[in-house]
Amino acid sequence: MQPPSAFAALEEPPFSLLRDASLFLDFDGTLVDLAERPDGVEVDDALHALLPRLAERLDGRVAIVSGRSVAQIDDFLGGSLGQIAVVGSHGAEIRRAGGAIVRPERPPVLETAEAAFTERLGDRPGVVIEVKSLGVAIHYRMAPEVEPEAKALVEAFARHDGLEVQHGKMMAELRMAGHDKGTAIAALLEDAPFLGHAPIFVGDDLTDEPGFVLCARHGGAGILIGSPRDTAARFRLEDVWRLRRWLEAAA
Ligand SMILES: O=P(O)(O)OC[C@H]1O[C@H](O[C@H]2O[C@H](CO)[C@@H](O)[C@H](O)[C@H]2O)[C@H](O)[C@@H](O)[C@@H]1O
Repeated sequence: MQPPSAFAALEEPPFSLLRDASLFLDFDGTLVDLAERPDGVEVDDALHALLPRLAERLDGRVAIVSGRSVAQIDDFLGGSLGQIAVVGSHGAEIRRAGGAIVRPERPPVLETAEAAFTERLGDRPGVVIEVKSLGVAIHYRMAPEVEPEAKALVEAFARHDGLEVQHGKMMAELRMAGHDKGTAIAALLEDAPFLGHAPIFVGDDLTDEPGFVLCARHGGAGILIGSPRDTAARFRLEDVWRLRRWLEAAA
């Protein structure tokens, strides 16, 4: 008889996991439900209230760790971030509490890529080209038939030095190489307030896997949001709303 799933069954995280921990939270698909378009995400009042409460409960040891740019995270969460650190662009940008954004120069080839992506797919119904501080993404959630073409286009540009492909949920992104969510969490763990506190990272997407690996190596754990899959996370919650209830109970 076939097993119900080829993947290991991951348990729900115990509330005790957050005790004395450093908490790293992905954004899309983790704190907020996915939307059809990148700009369609809705942030509710309960989330605006939850983040500062978590930061207070954990003595500032909370960070948002996103594939979006820090500027995009500010647009969505601005008022409720306070002193919460933000990692953006899949680990390439870091803003520590009260600090400025630290990030590499934007490679000029991203302009060329944006122009090429727009010329080839910009008029295609349902396709969204998202331009970010350190990347350009082609979204095909509303035009799934475009997936092979989008991936091939991004892969062609990723042959340039210093760039790589980031596969995501119904998108392919050309982004800077040399960083990931694991390297960014490791950088934050070198300093107060995170130093010496086991890292817990919550995420849903492929870009979150290096963060799960890093947390396990540092005595912490990853929490996968979504259906079972091959993952380095140790725990799992089914969806954004189960996570939100779990965080509310823990805060
Ligand atoms: O690391 P994250 O904070 O989870 O960001 C990953 C990507 O999220 C966004 O794309 C995803 O969410 C969109 C809005 O719900 C959805 O339309 C899209 O299909 C998803 O892939 C964001 O637009 C990307 O820039 C992030 O890299």
